[in-house]
Amino acid sequence: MSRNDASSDATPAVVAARAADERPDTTEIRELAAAAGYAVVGEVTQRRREDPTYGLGRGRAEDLMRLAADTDAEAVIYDGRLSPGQTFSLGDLLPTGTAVIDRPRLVLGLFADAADSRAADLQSELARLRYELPRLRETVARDADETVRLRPEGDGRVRDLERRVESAERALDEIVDDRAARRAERRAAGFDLVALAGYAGAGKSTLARRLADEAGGAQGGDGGVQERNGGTREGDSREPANDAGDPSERSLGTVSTATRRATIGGRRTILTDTVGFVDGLPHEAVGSFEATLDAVRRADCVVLVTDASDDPAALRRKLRTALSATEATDGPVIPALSKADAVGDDLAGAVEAYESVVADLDPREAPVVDSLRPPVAVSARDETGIDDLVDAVSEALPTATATVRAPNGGDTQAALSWAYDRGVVADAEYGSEGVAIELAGRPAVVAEAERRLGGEGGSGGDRDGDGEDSRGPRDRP
Ligand SMILES: Nc1nc2c(ncn2[C@@H]2O[C@H](COP(=O)(O)OP(=O)(O)OP(=O)(O)O)[C@@H](O)[C@H]2O)c(=O)[nH]1
Ligand SMILES: [Mg+2]
Repeated sequence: MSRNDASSDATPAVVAARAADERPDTTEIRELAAAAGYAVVGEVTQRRREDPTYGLGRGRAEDLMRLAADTDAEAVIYDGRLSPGQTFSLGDLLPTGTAVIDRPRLVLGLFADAADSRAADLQSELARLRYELPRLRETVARDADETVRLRPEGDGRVRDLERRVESAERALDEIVDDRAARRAERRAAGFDLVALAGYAGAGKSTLARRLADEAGGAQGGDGGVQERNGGTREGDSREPANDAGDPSERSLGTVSTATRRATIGGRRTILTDTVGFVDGLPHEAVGSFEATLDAVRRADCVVLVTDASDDPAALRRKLRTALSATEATDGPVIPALSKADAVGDDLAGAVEAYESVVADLDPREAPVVDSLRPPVAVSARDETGIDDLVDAVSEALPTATATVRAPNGGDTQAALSWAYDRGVVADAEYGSEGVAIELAGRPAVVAEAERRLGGEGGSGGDRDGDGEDSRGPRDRP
């Protein structure tokens, strides 16, 4: 379809929205449409239950047809999911050539445009292919009806699409495996893994920058701080956070995961900033965005960012989407009620809205509710609540403590500095015979520190001196 509007490149489009029990709010769909290059020239809304034929009731669908004709709209953007049958019926009703774009198609297109890493490319391609498959089947079925010939050429198209789905799935599986290996390496190097998740625009990337050790890359599009040392490797080096201030990108800030280093409660942490959830995406995408979701599921702790400055209805809708899409996590989930500076006096109202959503959710639909800790209000802009959030994350991280003793000399200094880098030393006593430290940190870090500093079981049964040295993993000749 040509974008021949003289005044701009935007394709004229009419928005259609329906909601069962409230007047539809078209703010978000208009933003998404604008981000996708459409100029919204009109809208038709309806408060009604879903119509099986058109999505909208027949009368409103006809209004839509007239409006599309009057405005020369080249597309109708439907704020919701249309079945393949509904898409075709609506297309038949509208002026010839008017594209019918439902919310999933719109969002998937945006993700494809913005994909900036191989994982993001593949994820969005797979989601699109999965979206197209039932629609192609519907087309094939219709063609067969019309021509009355059951020539299998349609099947060829379907099979071709199925093959592309399989090949994208295989490629993504490899990326998922690769990322699992990278997580294992990072953990082995003593890092805690913290993921930020939440609805698009909730403030994840801003908060990630606030928590990160280095404030680098905020404007330059160079968001992802690659690890430079510590034996970890980026399998996918194109992982920048796309958080430039370009308004056309506003609805889709971050489209692939980006990592930054942060020190949380004295511990070395990798923060993963993830793709924001958007309504309309999940169905095909929950499976397709595996590489992204895995970063959340497998994190040691998840910060679930929710924009507290949204009005209660939007807060509820977005939070419900985010909680339903998150799936069960390995680690605890800390809700961060963000943008507290923009809430004004009614922070209690936001907390209440948050709590009522959580109370309403069935853990069988949204198993993540079982992992939720108490919410923390934060403002990345004013830096309020950040310390509370850091404390909450720090408490949620898997922790072991031990008193580790080591003799003076030898490798002790190197082993001590290794332990100081990765854990928290509450107390250290230096004596003529050696040193004793109280170490807290990842269980694996504490165990490794015990090994490096002086024999296994260092906490209780330390036997000074000789026996321990010979048990060190890095024995000298
Ligand atoms: N007032 C206020 N605005 C904020 C705060 N944090 C973020 N914002 C604004 O909220 C918008 C979205 O912030 P991002 O950090 O890009 O949100 P995100 O969750 O990463 O978004 P996606 O990557 O699209 O999922 C930006 O315009 C930010 O400036 C805050 O603490 N206070
Ligand atoms: Mg972001």
